[in-house]
Amino acid sequence: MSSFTVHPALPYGAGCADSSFGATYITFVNVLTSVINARLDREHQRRVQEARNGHQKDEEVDFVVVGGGSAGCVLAARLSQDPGVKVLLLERGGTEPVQARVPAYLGYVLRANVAEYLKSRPDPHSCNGTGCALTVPYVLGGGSSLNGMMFIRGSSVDFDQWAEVTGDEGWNSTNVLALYKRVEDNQDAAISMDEEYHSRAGPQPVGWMAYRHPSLQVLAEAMEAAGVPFRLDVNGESQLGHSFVQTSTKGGERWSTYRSYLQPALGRPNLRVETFAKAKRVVFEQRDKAAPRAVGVEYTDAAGQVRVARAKREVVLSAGAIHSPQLLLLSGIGQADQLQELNVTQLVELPVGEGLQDHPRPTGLEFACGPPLCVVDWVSRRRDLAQYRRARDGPLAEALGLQYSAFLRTELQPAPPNGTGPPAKQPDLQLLFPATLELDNGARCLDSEPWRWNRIQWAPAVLHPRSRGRVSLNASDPEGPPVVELGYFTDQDGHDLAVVVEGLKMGVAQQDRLAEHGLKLNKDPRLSPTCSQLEFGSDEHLRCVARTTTYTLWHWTSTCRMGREADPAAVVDPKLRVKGVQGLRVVDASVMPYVTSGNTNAPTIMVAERAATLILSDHGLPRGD
Ligand SMILES: Cc1cc2nc3c(=O)[nH]c(=O)nc-3n(C[C@H](O)[C@H](O)[C@H](O)COP(=O)(O)OP(=O)(O)OC[C@H]3O[C@@H](n4cnc5c(N)ncnc54)[C@H](O)[C@@H]3O)c2cc1C
Repeated sequence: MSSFTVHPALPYGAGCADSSFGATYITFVNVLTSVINARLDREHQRRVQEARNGHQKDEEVDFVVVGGGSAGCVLAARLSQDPGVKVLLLERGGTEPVQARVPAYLGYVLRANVAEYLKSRPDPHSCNGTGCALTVPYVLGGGSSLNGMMFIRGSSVDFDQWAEVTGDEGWNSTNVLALYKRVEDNQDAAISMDEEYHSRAGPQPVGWMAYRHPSLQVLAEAMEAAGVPFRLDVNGESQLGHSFVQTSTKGGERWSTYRSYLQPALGRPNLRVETFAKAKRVVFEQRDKAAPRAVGVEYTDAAGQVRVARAKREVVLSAGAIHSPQLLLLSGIGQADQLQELNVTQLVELPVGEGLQDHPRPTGLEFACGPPLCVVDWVSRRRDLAQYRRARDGPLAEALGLQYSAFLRTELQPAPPNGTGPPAKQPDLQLLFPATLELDNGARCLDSEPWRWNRIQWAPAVLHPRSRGRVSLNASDPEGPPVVELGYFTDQDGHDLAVVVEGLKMGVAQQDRLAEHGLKLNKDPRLSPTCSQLEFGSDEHLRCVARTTTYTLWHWTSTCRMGREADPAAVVDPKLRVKGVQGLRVVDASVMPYVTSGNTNAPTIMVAERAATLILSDHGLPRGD
């Protein structure tokens, strides 16, 4: 029994153990997750001992960073570059397990105690009316240790919009490009030579996955035949087209921000990282009539003791777009009605938690593939393991098919005024092709299969949703998982659903071409049972598929939006300082005013890079790189 448990053991789908392949498969996954959990347990026990024996009095540092995820690892590393600056990073989970480095273990690692599973509030517009399952990172490295590794910067138009809404040219596409170049160590010789867009100078490796499943090539050829142009580099001048995208990998392994930024800094005497440390609230002091000042963080250590870490300079919340707003609310920053209901004394009135954006996508349209294109037996799997051990390539060096994608601009995206100016280049639709595995007896063991698969979903995601959701405190357990309302497909004019249906239609239209090359449209009614009475492929059927098989792309953002001082929707100013208080910033995906045109890990790292510069310069400290 695990002494550190984020979630109960996750069940397998019915019928999974009923075939010899399924039984071996389950054993493999169980052994892998047990090994990870045992390691996390040992780390937890060590922390408990340290907490009991170790620091007798509460600690004082220059900066306390809460949450060691994609953003938090960047910040802790950058802020501690000057040996004179003391930094404490608090992370509620344990350290990224080494198994997370193997791209194809992604779906199995997620079953270990590195993520918590929340369910969004049920809503008739999406997720079959029952709420969507959210995999929320709970580990040092955060999303960057568990994600699909696609490294997508977003469109230059996104950042020009950020600059416009914040009034801060530091967020415009030109300045953001410089930040991205500071982040990146591009592994491709040709791409890294394009110095206008790329660099080799940063800590974050960005490269091709070391293996491409042949079914992805079939998709690429179909896309080409349909007239969608191929794009070599989605992180250059434009994203539009279909592409094999670069990923946060090097040498066949994942490179999270834990590995690329934090690990090299761990030996610094001025940086302390405390895992299994869960922040409860920000501590404020108020003198005279001045705005309240954040002076520390109250947290529970591994031994369950409540401690206060004091910050001489600043507290930075990097707990992600679900938990940073929760911490602000627990600290009295939020809307009066919600705080009053929970007896939290209000310090500042701000729309904390409002405006959540994500990229919804359905799972209900898929293509089946069999041998020779897709082979899933154990003989091949054993060979894969040997190949990966030997050379860090082969099928274990990719994950879920998520290295192939298309960025498109539908008719639903308004054209630029009078057709003037440069060609519009902001996509509004992303096609992804997550892989799954169905056993001979029809059983599906996991939601997704990142290693060897025989099903590929055609998953269109709406990139610029007009619907917004929110995060709020759970009245019965305010410090427990917050309430997440995704708001998918709730926009008045039905725009978001229409974009997804456009994307699904493209998949249906491709069925003959794909079938010729071994990918057969799967019309099994069990994929979207609620829609089985409707004519397959009709608009009504596809709308039903979108609403009933909705899934998250894990890109929750914008719950502590940045904006101008006078913007009533803004929680932080363009320098990411929480409005109305002193000494407190939010630095993670929650500050994005709008979600970007693509996957959100790279933009979150970029935000953290700029934040580090802003913080250091506000305190007159050198940047040091
Ligand atoms: C399964 C999955 C797949 C994804 N795939 C991709 C992809 O392929 N490409 C891509 O670009 N993006 C992807 N994303 C999204 C991307 O990873 C996130 O946008 C990014 O990680 C967000 O970073 P963050 O710093 O805002 O939050 P996180 O990385 O989630 O970090 C938040 C951290 O804070 C910690 N924390 C929370 N509350 C507390 C507390 N009270 N006290 C202490 N610590 C706390 C958490 O444990 C976590 O480590 C994926 C995400 C997931 C979950």
